[in-house]
Amino acid sequence: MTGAGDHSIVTRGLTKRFRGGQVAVDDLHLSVPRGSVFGFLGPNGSGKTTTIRMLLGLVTPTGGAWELLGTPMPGGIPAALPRVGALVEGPAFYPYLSGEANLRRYDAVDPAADPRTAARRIALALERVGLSAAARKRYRAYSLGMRQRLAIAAALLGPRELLVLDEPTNGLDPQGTREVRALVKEIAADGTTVFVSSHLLAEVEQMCTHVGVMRTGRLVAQGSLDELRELSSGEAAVVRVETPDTAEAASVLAGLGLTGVLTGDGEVTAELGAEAPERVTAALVAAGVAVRGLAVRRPSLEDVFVGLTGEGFDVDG
Ligand SMILES: Nc1ncnc2c1ncn2[C@@H]1O[C@H](COP(=O)(O)OP(=O)(O)OP(=O)(O)O)[C@@H](O)[C@H]1O
Repeated sequence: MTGAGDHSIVTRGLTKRFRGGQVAVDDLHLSVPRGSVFGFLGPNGSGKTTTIRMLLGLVTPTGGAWELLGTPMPGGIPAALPRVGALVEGPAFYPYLSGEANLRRYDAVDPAADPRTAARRIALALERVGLSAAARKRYRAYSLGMRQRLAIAAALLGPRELLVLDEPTNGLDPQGTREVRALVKEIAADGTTVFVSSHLLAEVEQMCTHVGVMRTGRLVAQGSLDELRELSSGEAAVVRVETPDTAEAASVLAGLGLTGVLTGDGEVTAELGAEAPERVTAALVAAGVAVRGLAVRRPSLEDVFVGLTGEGFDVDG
């Protein structure tokens, strides 16, 4: 496989056909760059969890090959998995135990974890997710966001090069969602690659550098957010000028070489092309156009997704 050294996850033709014939994951070629926050995006049932379970060796693929941290799997599982933290099905925590005591129990049942270093690793993991001050509080007194941060702490009980999170904001309130999003960014800023699945476009757009889009078991697109936005060539950035001087504004925009100039009620829109918004503003002002507002709308990931699949997507929680 090419470039595995620069990639934390590489799959080639990874496939899972369940007994009974259903193909949950079909010929997946994923490349997750080291250091990226990779959003694995797709509606419920599109094969994200099955993919994650295969990557971690929890489900056996029926076809294809994969590498984690440059190590061919499944043979490399003992070498690679200790460097991978994962949150797939949230760990079951005891409500009457503190966050810290829960992590102690969790760590104690991990045969790969060294009990002699447990206290230090637990303290570090709690610190990493911002729960040091609440370490002795009972789990049941935790907010939803704190509970999920504790689950992420459980995935960080050792030094990790890759963190795999399956729908980490599912079921969280807006505050909890913000907490988890901020935490993912912090973990990535410390150099850990994060592979995070989600069915929410807006979320991926806010937290990820790269994205792979799944649809019914197939990967329909992957790349950096910018690369994916560029895929939507028919969805170029649009500038919208609010002004009472619509005719004058339209002629200024046309004079700058912008295409698709449309005049509406108190507004003019045009495709921005390669023009800089500040030059458009300057030209309008120089021509004496009364500019009440100027906005540039760039294609969202949803525009790209709709262009790729012809389908809409959940945009918010
Ligand atoms: N053990 C199984 N046996 C048979 N079919 C399965 C099994 N596990 C998953 N599937 C099917 O495979 C498809 C993909 O499921 P998967 O859970 O991977 O999707 P997903 O994108 O993670 O969705 P969700 O977000 O709902 O978990 C679904 O149609 C699901 O019903």
